Amino acid sequence: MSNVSSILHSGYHIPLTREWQSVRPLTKSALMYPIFISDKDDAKDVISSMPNQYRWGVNRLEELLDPLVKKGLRSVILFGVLEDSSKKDFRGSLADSPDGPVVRAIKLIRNRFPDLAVACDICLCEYTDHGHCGLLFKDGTINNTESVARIAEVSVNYALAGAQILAPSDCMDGRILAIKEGLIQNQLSHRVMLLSYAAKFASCFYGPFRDAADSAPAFGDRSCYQLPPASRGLARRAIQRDLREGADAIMVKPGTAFMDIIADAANLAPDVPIATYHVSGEFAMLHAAAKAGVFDLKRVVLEVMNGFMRAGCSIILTYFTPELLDWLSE
Ligand SMILES: NCc1[nH]cc(CCC(=O)O)c1CC(=O)O
Ligand SMILES: [Zn+2]
Ligand SMILES: [Zn+2]
Repeated sequence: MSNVSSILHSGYHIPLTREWQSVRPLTKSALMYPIFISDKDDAKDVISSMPNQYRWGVNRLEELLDPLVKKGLRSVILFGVLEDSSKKDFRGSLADSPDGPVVRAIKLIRNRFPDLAVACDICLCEYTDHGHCGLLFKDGTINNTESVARIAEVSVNYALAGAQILAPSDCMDGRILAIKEGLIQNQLSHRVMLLSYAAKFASCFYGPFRDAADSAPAFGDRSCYQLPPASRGLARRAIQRDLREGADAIMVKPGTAFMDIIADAANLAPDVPIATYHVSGEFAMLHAAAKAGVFDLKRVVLEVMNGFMRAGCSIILTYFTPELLDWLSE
């Protein structure tokens, strides 16, 4: 007698039945495009380690965004870059200055692209002269109390400028609560989503980003605040802590090497959206391998993105967003 339960091929013989097998189909609305905003207003500066990515001046943002919005782009996340490093100081004053690149970009995008959601990465490393993500004691260690106060201040100023999603990536303890309280005090809490980089690991995959944003630490590294890559318990605790402090969504970063953590996040936080950041080094690596003939770029990018969706993501931050908008239209 034949064993009918041994037949699996019947369930995925044609493209449509294969599509029905997707746990969570990849859609354009899942994609959030990271953009580097230069302090040089007319810039479109090449980032040598990141193919097709540029540092954009505020005056060039319409040129970048108009075609992408027409293809279905729904959200961006902004990172400020100070090409003039003499503007950096110990407290990252230019992060939220009205003259700084991010505040001006938020206002311009909200004005010109009312249907495009604007998220902001909240961190100080792009604006501090020492390049660390928080403020420091004299001995060079992190002053968590001062850091959190400053990060909450930056957050409120981005929200006042019009940002709809705030994504703190600094990894200080207690910043989600401080930001939430700042938003409540300023009557902003109902209209701003707090997307916590809760499970952010100390990773060498951030290399090209630090080159793009000129944000490498001047001394030491980030291993006393970003999570140790071999740990799982700390990530689980950080996710649960940030949920208690009021996070509306949870991010895992980087993505590819941390799929188990994405699945953990989806289990620990089944009632909030889960995001992952496919970071600069993951992006550069796929480009380099495709260029070397290892695989086809489109097929590998779709495989990785579908892996994130399957693991439990609803949101993917990726530099491949422009290509994916084309591929998802085919
Ligand atoms: N804290 C700043 C920040 N926000 C996002 C990234 C990395 C993004 C990427 O590599 O694409 C980094 C770099 C870092 O933490 O050193
Ligand atoms: Zn930082
Ligand atoms: Zn950051």
